[in-house]
Amino acid sequence: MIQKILTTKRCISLKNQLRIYSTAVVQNSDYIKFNNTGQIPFPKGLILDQNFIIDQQEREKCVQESKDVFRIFSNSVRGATNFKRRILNFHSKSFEKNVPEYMPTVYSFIRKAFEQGYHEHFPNTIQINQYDDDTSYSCPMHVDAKSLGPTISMISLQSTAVMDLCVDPPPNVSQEEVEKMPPQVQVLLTPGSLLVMSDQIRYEWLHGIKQQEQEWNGSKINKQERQSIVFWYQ
Ligand SMILES: O=C(O)CCC(=O)C(=O)O
Ligand SMILES: [Fe+2]
Repeated sequence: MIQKILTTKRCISLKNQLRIYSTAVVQNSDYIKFNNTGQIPFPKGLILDQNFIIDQQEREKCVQESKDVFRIFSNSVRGATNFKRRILNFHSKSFEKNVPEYMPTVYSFIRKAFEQGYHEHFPNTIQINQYDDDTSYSCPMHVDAKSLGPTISMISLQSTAVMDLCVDPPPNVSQEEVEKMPPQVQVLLTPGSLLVMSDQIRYEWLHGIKQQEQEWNGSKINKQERQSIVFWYQ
C-alpha cells in the first residue's frame, strides 16, 4: 500500500487511488486559487506538486534533453504557429525506444511520478510543448481527448505560467466565448512543478493558458520561453 501525504497539496495516495485529502487547504494555497463565485465544489482530481523537480541542474537537463529531441526528430515536430507553440510526441514503441535513450532525466521523473502513485500504469506517451519567448503564446482552453487515458501529468519548465480552469460548458458555447469565461480555478505552474489531472478536472473541466498578459497576486507574470512535458498511459 502506498501512503503518501504531500506537504504542499495535502493529497493522499492509497492503493493508487488518489484523493484530495483536504480540499480546504488545496483551494487557496499560494499556488492554487479557487474563485468560488458559482457555488461549485472544488473539483476532484487536481494535484499540484510545485517541488517535483527542485534541483535546478536536473531541470536544466530536462530542458536540454527536450531541445535536443526537437532537433533530432525535427521531421516529427508539429507547429501551432498561431499559438507560438511547437509539439513533439512519442507514443508506445517510439516512447519505449526514444525517451529512455534521448531523455534519461525526463524519463527518471516520469518514473518518479509513477512511483509516487499518480499513474496506475507506467506512462507510454509523452508530449513535449515548446512555447516561444513571446508574451502572446497560449494554449487554448480544452479537455484533453478522452482517449488519452484517465490521468494526465504535466511538468512545467523554464518559466512560470498561469493555467486557467473552468467547468466544461455545453457544446453550443463557442471556443471564442470559452476563452473569455472567467476561470473558476487558477494554478501557478512554476518551473519544476508537476500537475496531475484525473477524475473531474480531467474529464469535466477545461484547462488552458490565456493569450493575454497574466498576473498572480497583483504581480505580472513575464511570459517567456517555456516547456511543458505532458505524459500519460493510453
Ligand atoms: O503547456 C501547458 O501547460 C498545457 C499543455 C496542455 O494542456 C496540453 O498539451 O494538452
Ligand atoms: Fe491539455
